[in-house]
Amino acid sequence: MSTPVLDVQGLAFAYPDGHQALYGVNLHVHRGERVALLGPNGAGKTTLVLHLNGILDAGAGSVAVSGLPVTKDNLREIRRRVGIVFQDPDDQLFMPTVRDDVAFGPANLGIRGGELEKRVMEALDKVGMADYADRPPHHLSFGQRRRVAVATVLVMEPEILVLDEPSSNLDPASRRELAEILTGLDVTLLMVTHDLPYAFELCPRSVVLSDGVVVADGPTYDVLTDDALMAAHRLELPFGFDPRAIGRR
Ligand SMILES: Nc1ncnc2c1ncn2[C@@H]1O[C@H](COP(=O)(O)OP(=O)(O)OP(=O)(O)O)[C@@H](O)[C@H]1O
Repeated sequence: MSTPVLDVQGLAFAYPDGHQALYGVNLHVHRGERVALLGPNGAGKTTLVLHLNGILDAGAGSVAVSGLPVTKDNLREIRRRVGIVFQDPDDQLFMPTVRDDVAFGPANLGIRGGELEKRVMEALDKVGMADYADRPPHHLSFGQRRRVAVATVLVMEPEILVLDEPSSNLDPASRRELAEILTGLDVTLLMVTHDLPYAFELCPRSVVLSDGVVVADGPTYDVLTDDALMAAHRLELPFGFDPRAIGRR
């Protein structure tokens, strides 16, 4: 099989206070896959994500992105390859205009002039925000800011797009629009979420992390309909949502 875009092998990590957050996690994601990372509060999902672009250093094991190991020496390239969209868009938007925010990353890579403008507008177009390029980000709605945050990452042409709770705080229409945008992108996607219907809609595959261990990895339908697994790891389907009634996607 081809080299995985994301190759996590035996990853273990303890925080400085001694709390062991990950125990020998293995996760392989191939090009074009859309994978949901599920699990109860405190399972280690954020800790895992923070290893993907080297914000945290593996205690044991390894992480590689398209064959390039995540090490201090190549963080710049790793951070281009792994685009993380954090839960709060305001952590990622700090420039006077939307255009400046989206241009920030590629400008730092030395891209200038027409090429920079082209990339910025293409990224904004992908998230349906091209008409807002000259607006200050703080004048946009939360849902629009989240889409711009996605554009700030897409503009770097990442190998993998990692989203932390992409549907949180979105109204139903914004939630649906973002789902349409994300499923339309030609990118490998890893999505951390507690929103199980969203995982079902967007991600054919789900990985369940619980107490720092991968306890399930398979088709999202199989995960969400495994009642014993779901109960054991505090995963609950919202009232009225029944994957069995919808069927395999
Ligand atoms: N800076 C820290 N120092 C010590 N322990 C931490 C730190 N950050 C997280 N932890 C602990 O590590 C474990 C995993 O936390 P993590 O935030 O990765 O979980 P999570 O699955 O992302 O949870 P949530 O769904 O609530 O976001 C938890 O027990 C948490 O209390």
